[in-house]
Amino acid sequence: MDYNFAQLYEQLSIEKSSKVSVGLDPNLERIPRFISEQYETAGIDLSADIVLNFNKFIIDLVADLVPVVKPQLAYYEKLGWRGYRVYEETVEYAKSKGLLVIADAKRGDIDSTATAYAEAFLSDRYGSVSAVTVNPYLGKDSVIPFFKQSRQTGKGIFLLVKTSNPGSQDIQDVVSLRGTLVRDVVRDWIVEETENVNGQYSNIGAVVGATHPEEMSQLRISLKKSLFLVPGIGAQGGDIKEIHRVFDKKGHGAVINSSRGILYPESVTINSTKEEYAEAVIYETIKLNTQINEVLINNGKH
Ligand SMILES: O=C(O)c1cc(=O)[nH]c(=O)n1[C@@H]1O[C@H](COP(=O)(O)O)[C@@H](O)[C@H]1O
Repeated sequence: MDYNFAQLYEQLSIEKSSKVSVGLDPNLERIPRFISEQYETAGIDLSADIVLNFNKFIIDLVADLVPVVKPQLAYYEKLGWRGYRVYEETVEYAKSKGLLVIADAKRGDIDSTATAYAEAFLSDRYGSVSAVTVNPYLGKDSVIPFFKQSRQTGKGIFLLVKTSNPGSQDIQDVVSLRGTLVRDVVRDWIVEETENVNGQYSNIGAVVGATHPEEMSQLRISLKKSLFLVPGIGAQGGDIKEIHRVFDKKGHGAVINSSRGILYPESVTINSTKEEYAEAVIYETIKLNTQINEVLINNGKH
């Protein structure tokens, strides 16, 4: 097996000096006019074409600046089959530009269906990705097919452990019958699956929200072999100064996602010109790269 998601991520993040994932969450209402106005043909639904054009515009701008993009499936599914086509074309376009792709699908189901999900995302077919997010809260049997597919293909999975949303406490922080928190049950499945993996990082990662500093530190200590996918900075209120907590002593081991903060910079509007918009996207991306690198240096993790 040649493919190894975790190794590829570490390699690209070093080459590009970036730990950032750009979230491709295209919202038609916020896509700038210089893109959407090209598609104003009466009577035909061209929403999906607008999204594809916007995604390609963003990918071209960030491809040399970050190692990975993360399309969130909901934004494509809401456009129907055309949206799914555009999702796959976006994935292939990103791959052709040398980017890794994490499909944010948050899948999970009974074992037979979970197997189908795992194959759907982590095969070698057109539109397949480097890694997928998995919702483990249906139970361990719903996660095992993803573990198996990851072992076979070298592709990655990110299990939701402690999510960024305020309601994450409603289930994840409840004490289970074992006496540990429910999220720590998931943590332990990951430890069990990864403890004997050679090398620093395995392909089984964890989603840990940037809005929970304490948990970021706790989980970093117990999940030594897992890359963390960390959403929640910016719009959701996660503090960039705390981000060092998800990295190991050498400043490795985490992917910091920003979606709205990069796609829709505050300094521009939907009426801005292409040049203004491009400059703002590049500025936000470089700013985030720099902020993360500085926080790591300030905390002696580099
Ligand atoms: O799995 C995710 O990526 C995810 C997990 C989580 O706990 N919180 C979370 O916000 N996300 C996703 O990360 C992205 C965050 O977007 P921004 O808040 O705009 O940066 C969205 O696509 C969310 O669906």
